[in-house]
Amino acid sequence: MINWSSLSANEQQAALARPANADAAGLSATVANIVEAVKARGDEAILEYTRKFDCPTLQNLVLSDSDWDKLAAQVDESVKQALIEAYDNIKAFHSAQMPDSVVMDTTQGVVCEQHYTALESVGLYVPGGTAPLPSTVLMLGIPATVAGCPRRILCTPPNNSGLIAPEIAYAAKLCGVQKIFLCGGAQAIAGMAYGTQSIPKADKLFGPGNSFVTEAKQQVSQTPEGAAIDMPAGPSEVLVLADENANPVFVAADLLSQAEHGHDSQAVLVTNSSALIGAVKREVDNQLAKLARAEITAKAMQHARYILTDSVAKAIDVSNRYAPEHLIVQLDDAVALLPSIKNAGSIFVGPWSPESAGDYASGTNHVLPTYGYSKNHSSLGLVDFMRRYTVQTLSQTGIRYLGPTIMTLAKSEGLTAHENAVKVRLDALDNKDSWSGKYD
Ligand SMILES: NC(=O)c1ccc[n+]([C@@H]2O[C@H](COP(=O)([O-])OP(=O)(O)OC[C@H]3O[C@@H](n4cnc5c(N)ncnc54)[C@H](O)[C@@H]3O)[C@@H](O)[C@H]2O)c1
Ligand SMILES: N[C@H](CO)Cc1c[nH]c[nH+]1
Ligand SMILES: [Zn+2]
Repeated sequence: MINWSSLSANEQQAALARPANADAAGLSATVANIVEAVKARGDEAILEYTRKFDCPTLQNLVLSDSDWDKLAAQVDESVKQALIEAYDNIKAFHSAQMPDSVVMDTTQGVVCEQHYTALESVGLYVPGGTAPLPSTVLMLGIPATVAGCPRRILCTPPNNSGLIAPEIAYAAKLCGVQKIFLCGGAQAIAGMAYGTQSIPKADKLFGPGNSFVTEAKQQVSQTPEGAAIDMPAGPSEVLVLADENANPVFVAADLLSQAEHGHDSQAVLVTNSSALIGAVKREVDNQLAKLARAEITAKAMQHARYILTDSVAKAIDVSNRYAPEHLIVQLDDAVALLPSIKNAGSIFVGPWSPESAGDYASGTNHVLPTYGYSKNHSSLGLVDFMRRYTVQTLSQTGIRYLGPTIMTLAKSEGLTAHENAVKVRLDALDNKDSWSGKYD
């Protein structure tokens, strides 16, 4: 248990550090080598890395249509129905996010417009290293299709037999993915960012992944020939804000649900009740032993944090500093306290809202910023699959009216060519015989 008020400023910072950031320099160099190899040798390098990390016998990076069909047909009927129900909720919530255009006269004769258009080509990454995540296919494929992106490809690591989980194949069909490539990690990200012999280059990359994937996304987004990315969505994190009335069984279950993702996932409890911390720790031990992924989960729980604060207000303060990917609020007056929560990727309010709901089926997107990036990045949404652009149209009245202002500002910046681009038009309007074009 960490007693927050007894820590120095440095100790407080250390208490909120992410486990995944421990060897940043080593990670960055490993990923840079992979990215360079893929840039230089394309498919050949991707195949080499895929054989090394995922499937030693893989021959072809493309999932054939016949294998895709066969896999999709293997999915259990009950799982199909659950995927369809999740699909409906996610589609409804993302369709409701369709942004409106703005069209207005800013001043006499000047019309300004803002519109949205779908990105041409998107690359979706679905993790598959330790657990295949068909739910992530829905979270990426649905907004890409609702936004109207014409080209939608997906990369996911193959299993040992060179195939993918049937549920991923089924979910990808459900949401209109056009091609699946059997590769993962930094090599898949580099393949989609730069394009290879078989993988078409994407304009923007989406999706979560482990620290190799997240680092690769950062690296490829820093060069103009690479691709834009959605956000740093790395190892999962959850922070639970709770008071003495929270149910320790629920709190422990929520902490474990994210620790289960990987050894570098992080679970944090912040509370003003030391009794709750004791009860939650006992529950964690009880529940952990029964989990299918007890070993991975136990590793992640080694860097779990149980933080005791003097008050609920201080607990919220700690949460805002940590800026979690997921925030579960199990406080008595959860709804009233929401406005004081500043930084969180997605918020789960009250005792009946486990994070698992957002992970799978409530309708919100589970691709969320980690590492504290929820301070300045948003949860994935429909507009991330779109581009915003503006249009302006000045009539003769508009240029006559606004022209002098533009000229004054251009002159004040010493940019006389800008000034002149207005002046020639005002001169033309005063001198209609010098130009044969349209004056009205
Ligand atoms: N933030 C979010 O929105 C969100 C959502 C879902 C999942 N996640 C996270 O996604 C992650 C999924 O991780 P995963 O590992 O299961 O799958 P993954 O698909 O992200 O990573 C698997 C790949 O990692 C690469 N790799 C593994 N070891 C390597 C090494 N030593 N050197 C270079 N590359 C290596 C391999 O290429 C492999 O294909 C978890 O950390 C989970 O918490 C985050
Ligand atoms: N919690 C993950 C996001 O950090 C998403 C997920 C997928 N499947 C289960 N959970
Ligand atoms: Zn999860």
